[in-house]
Amino acid sequence: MKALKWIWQYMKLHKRKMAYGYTSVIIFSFLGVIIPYYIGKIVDEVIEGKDYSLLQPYLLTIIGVALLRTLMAYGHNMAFESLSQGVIFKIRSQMYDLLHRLDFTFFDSNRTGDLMSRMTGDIDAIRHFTAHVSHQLLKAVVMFVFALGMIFTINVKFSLVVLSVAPIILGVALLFSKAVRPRFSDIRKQFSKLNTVVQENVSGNRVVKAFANEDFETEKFTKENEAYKEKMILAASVWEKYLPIMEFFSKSMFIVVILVGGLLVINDNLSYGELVTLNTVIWRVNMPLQMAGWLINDTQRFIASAEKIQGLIDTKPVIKNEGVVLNEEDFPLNGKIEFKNVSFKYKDEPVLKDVSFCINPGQKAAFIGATGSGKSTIMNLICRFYEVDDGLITLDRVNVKNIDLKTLRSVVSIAMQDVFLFTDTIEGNIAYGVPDVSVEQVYEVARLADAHEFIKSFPEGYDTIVGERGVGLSGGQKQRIALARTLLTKPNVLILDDTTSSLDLKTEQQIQKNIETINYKNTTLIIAHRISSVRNADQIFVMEDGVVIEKGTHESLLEQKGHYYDVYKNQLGDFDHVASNTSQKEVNYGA
Ligand SMILES: Nc1ncnc2c1ncn2[C@@H]1O[C@H](COP(=O)(O)OP(=O)(O)OP(=O)(O)O)[C@@H](O)[C@H]1O
Repeated sequence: MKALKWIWQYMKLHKRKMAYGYTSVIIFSFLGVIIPYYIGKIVDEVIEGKDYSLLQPYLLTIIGVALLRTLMAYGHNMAFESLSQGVIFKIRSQMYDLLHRLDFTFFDSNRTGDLMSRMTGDIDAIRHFTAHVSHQLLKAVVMFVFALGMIFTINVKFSLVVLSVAPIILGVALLFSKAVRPRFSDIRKQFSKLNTVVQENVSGNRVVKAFANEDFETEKFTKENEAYKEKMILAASVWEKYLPIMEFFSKSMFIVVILVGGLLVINDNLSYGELVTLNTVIWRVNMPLQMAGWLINDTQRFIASAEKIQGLIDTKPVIKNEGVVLNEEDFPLNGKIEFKNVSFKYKDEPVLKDVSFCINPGQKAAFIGATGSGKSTIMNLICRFYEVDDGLITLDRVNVKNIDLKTLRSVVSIAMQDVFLFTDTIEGNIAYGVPDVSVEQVYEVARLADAHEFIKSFPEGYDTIVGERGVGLSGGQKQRIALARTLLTKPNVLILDDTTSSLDLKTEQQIQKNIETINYKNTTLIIAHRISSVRNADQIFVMEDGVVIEKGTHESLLEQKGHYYDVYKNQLGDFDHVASNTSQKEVNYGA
């Protein structure tokens, strides 16, 4: 009921199509019993009564009704098809819009495959229901009522016999639908598993090849493929078991017509023409009963899909604008970032513990620390991808919670650790999210990111289409394009989350120099594993296990002879040797 109420709010947006469609279905079903009626009249009045003058009008009526029915069927099928497309267009748009508003937490706990199946398979179940099942249900009921009404007007006794057989056919149809339902649900689940294996193998095919694991993957696929085949055969076996029974009982209707109708004719209680009419009309009683099982199954499939989609649409983003919301013009934007006793956990394990620091406008701050120590988490919290559990984060003394989300994410720009490039040209990828940007501006940021030269060296230059996720580019090239994309937004706070990890030292240093020439004021936050990447920062924060354990400049941290000093020594080999001779032998943090 909830699902029907839910879909109604979308269907009612197409009132005219619905009104036309349902009226047409009712008239169409009514006309369905008119043809047998006139066939009966031809038998009785033309053949038996020898009134041949009636043949032409009766035949013309039959042909006219048949033509009208064909036109009406076309009309209402098109109306419902177009209505269903309107309905799923709206639902799909709502879902897509929501996917962009939902938080990282939502995507952390929902699998891509699941979301994709809601956007495709479940949406298709909605389309099938609105385009076909919704009016087939009405057609079945109306057709049954009209046909029974006609039988009743012809002969009451006969209609009572039909009514006594009808529940048997309906019962068998319902039993069949009940038996086959779990089989279909198994098939759908198995199909989704099969899809997941295929999807993972397509996107992870390089890993499969790198590990020469084709046989293992083929075996995995064969297992799911076999299971799918078995489930299909099982469903077919249920189908094959019930089909003859259904056939038998539906044919029994015709036996009833011949037996009971014949007896009534012999006893002069029924004319030949009426018997012919009954013989045709009985089909219209039979069909809805046989279809009942399928319609119920399809309706249940619709309800299951509607609940899943409704569940998604009803999901509310946890992180949103609330309370006092400030825009860019409402407070002075200088780029001062402050953490005051911030604690945070993704699930149960604390990831940041009572973290406090202050980065002044225009400063370059660097975060260094072991993998998993919480560096990226700090950046995620500044952008409000997640909400702090305790403490306060401010941008220019304003709690980030009070800054309009779009404003916050446009003044704070992050080049993420996992580079994602769209299937588009390089230019399109760099200019992503900045409308009306000139080619010169794209070139300028590409130069800053040390990407201009390699892009120009491609035969298609900036028009080179990069494949899915940036296929065709090296890791370092992808990172530089992503960096150029971030720089183009001219953020007040620029966050570089391990953005240069795939680059050689020379290129990295060149990029650092370039960024220093940026002609707009910005605060820069850098996450890096190499001391060489952070040594020039105004402030360096050393993280360990969710805590800032040391902070200061490169020199002051070396003087402290603490953790930073150990890492420096570790990365540069013999410290004394390196201190006098800055030959830089790079090893990763903590290696
Ligand atoms: N989305 C998430 N859900 C649950 N736990 C997470 C999530 N993201 C990170 N973590 C966990 O939080 C901790 C800190 O992760 P974070 O990415 O902040 O570390 P990091 O210092 O940036 O590491 P790296 O240097 O490897 O990038 C890790 O233990 C990680 O497993």
